[in-house]
Amino acid sequence: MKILVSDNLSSLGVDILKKEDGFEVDVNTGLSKEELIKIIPNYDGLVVRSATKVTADVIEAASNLRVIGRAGVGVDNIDLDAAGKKGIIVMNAPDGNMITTAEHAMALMMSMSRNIPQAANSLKQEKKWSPKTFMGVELYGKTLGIVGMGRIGSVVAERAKGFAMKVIAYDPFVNKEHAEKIGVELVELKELLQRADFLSLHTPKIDGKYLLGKEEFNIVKPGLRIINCARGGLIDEAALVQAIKDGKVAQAALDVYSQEPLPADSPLLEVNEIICTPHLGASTEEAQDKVAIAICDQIIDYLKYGSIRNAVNMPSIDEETLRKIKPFLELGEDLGKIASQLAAGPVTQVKVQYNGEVAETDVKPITISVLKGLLERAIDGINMVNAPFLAKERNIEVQEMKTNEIKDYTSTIQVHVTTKEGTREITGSIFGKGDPRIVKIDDYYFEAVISKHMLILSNKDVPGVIGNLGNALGKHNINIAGFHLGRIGENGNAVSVINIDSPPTSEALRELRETSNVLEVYSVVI
Ligand SMILES: NC(=O)C1=CN([C@@H]2O[C@H](COP(=O)(O)OP(=O)(O)OC[C@H]3O[C@@H](n4cnc5c(N)ncnc54)[C@H](O)[C@@H]3O)[C@@H](O)[C@H]2O)C=CC1
Ligand SMILES: O=C(O)C(=O)COP(=O)(O)O
Repeated sequence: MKILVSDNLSSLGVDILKKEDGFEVDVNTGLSKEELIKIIPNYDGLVVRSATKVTADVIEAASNLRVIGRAGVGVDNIDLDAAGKKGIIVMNAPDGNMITTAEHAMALMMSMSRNIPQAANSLKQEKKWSPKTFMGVELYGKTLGIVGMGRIGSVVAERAKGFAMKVIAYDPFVNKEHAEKIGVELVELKELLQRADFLSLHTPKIDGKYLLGKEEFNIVKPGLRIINCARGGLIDEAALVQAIKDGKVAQAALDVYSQEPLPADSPLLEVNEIICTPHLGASTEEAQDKVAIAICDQIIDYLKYGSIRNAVNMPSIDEETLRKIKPFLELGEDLGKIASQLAAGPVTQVKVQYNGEVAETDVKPITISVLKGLLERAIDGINMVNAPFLAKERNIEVQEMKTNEIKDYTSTIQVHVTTKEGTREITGSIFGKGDPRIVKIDDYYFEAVISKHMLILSNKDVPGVIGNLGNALGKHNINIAGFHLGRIGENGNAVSVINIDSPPTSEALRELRETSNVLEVYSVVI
């Protein structure tokens, strides 16, 4: 396995990769896009921070890449869609720099409120002693508005309470209980803007939308002080400069910019009331060691053992869960494969229903394996990462349902596949420790072994059909390994699943289809 580390990564992480059997590591930072495109086909894994831009053209060139590891939180420098479609998993290390970044937000808040960078500059660079110029404000008793109460926002809230600040927060995805537990009042954004003395942003980048723009600056409490340690692009920078000029906003402290690195021409750098750091939020020794160790361990676990932690473009599966659901992942994929060969025409909808014990596990990866099996014959290079993207691209509606009903089996997975010709239903179960079986096709019940080659056929349930089928298969030298018959009452139709040792030739299939009273014959390959 070859891994490229293209941003500055703690040596502790690089050493983990170097020591791993079968892994080779190249550390090559500061590459231009062209240089990266040229060398990326050589690698199975890529480790980045925020400097490397993993754009669609880089991903297009990455013919062998299986995983992109982000040593940190934000993945806005990685084209997730392009990676997903190509089957490349993207994972981050979200816990390692949480404290450090929250501390940077607090450092910015205090530096801003006491004018520390400006005062230090005046004394050291200009050799001036002018304490009156740098009158500050206290944090004590002030209201801090936090936008985004996730990992970092929550730590900032706790730290701010240590300064006896009143903390309010806006986060439409956080429940009241979580906020109450850490003593934070949840409010709407408008109210937060009207009440906050300090405002700190802690959301991911939101495409095509400013959280703070002209409209918001028009309604803020006069004298607001803003901290942004999250992402450039959350604030309309021109509107911020104007709001400071107009006296609506008193000060801002920024770590991130819409243009990085070095927003050299940005008016932000010219405004005395704005203090700036060069994307330093995660830059402590402790945080860098933690994120590097975490991401390198995650990459090894994925490439060596298939376990997935902190994936941002597919559900995570840790080793323990993987061990538990492995038979169902395989069954799901087999059912998808069978359904794709029974259903005629392009699939428009897939419903996967989980019944019994399996419904108590995380079923998302199993649904993905059904999609993988279903689309495998149509799409080259499909895998667990790109299957949902490719299904979406083909406008296939995917539904997942769970019931805890246990009927004849402790667990079943029912796959309903709809095309314009109608809906087919295949149900499977696991016997013993990991023996996959088909237990139902449409309305017919069996306990059919799933094998590499199968014939699934329906016939009129009259005497002699099975004998004739056996003769036809024998004539074409096809050995029957198993025969499972399902029927509804007498004198109706029957459906059979026949396990065969070799694939049928087209001639054999034609003869089977022409056998009297045979209605449909499908050759199914797993
Ligand atoms: N400056 C730096 O060096 C660093 C920056 N960051 C950035 O900090 C940000 C937050 O990181 P974490 O706390 O780890 O993420 P998180 O995912 O734990 O929390 C983000 C929170 O934002 C909320 N949110 C999403 N959209 C929202 C919206 N429109 N309005 C209000 N809330 C919204 C989510 O519900 C979530 O609770 C990320 O953008 C990350 O990239 C993280 C580490 C270092
Ligand atoms: O983790 C994040 O989201 C960060 O923004 C940290 O960025 P960095 O790794 O320091 O380039």
